[in-house]
Amino acid sequence: MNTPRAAVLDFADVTVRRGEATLLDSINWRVDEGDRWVVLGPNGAGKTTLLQVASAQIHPTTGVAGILDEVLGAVDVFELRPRIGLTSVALAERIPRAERVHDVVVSASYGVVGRWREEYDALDHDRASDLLTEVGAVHLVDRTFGTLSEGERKRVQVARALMADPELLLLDEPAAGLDLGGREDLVSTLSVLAADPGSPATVLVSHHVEEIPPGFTHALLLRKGKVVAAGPISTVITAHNLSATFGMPLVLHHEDGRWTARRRTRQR
Ligand SMILES: Nc1ncnc2c1ncn2[C@@H]1O[C@H](COP(=O)(O)OP(=O)(O)OP(=O)(O)O)[C@@H](O)[C@H]1O
Repeated sequence: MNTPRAAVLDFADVTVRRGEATLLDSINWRVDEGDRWVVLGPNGAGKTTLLQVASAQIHPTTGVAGILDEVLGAVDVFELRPRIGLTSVALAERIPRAERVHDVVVSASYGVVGRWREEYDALDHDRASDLLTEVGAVHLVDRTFGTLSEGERKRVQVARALMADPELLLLDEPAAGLDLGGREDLVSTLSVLAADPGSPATVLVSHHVEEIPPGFTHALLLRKGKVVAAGPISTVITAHNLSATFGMPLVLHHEDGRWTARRRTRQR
């Protein structure tokens, strides 16, 4: 008999309200060990809010958010957060521009942004170098973060998010602001990570089906704080579901593990 896989995220009726606004509306969602999820939706759909709950940055207004076998509200978030690797624009803005790339990565083992006087051992330094190699950024090791291009920064952030050996990896729009080559490089890196059985359960937030790395297993589509569809990627990423999510008729193509989408042109 197969042992059931542990739930990494287990959301039951998770709702987030701010004043009159409902940012997330009764989200039921389960992420298991080994899953690689993409969360897609238009601007304002609630994707970042969903990741803020999943990364224990905010609590649901109502409902229950289970994270790594703990329940948000009944656990010390300062013990929970180091078990989660996160990349987001908000986090990137906190990285000192004068910080050496190696230090940006190695300092994640203490959960700090900006190296101060912490002591790191050889294993930490080796791990930081290995991760920078894995994301194709080892040549940048002695550069300062502020001198990197947007694409190089994204790679360094992925290495940093993996440094503390997280049980859950959350990537909020890692391809935003990248040019075509940068996006393609990042998609390849994430695809290699996805294929590695040693990689943690992963949730990638994006606006574009073109950014889904081959090997991702599940998708959740969000619109106006509600789930349009969620489950195995091949059943969820359909023209019908995407059209409902983005509120326009879309044509979808799937080739060599990659998706592309465009608006359906009117038939005369
Ligand atoms: N404190 C707040 N009070 C009221 N509304 C808020 C608050 N914070 C966020 N919102 C709204 O909640 C909605 C969801 O925001 P969120 O950032 O989660 O969306 P998103 O899907 O990540 O959007 P984007 O793709 O544009 O980054 C947006 O309409 C936003 O304006």
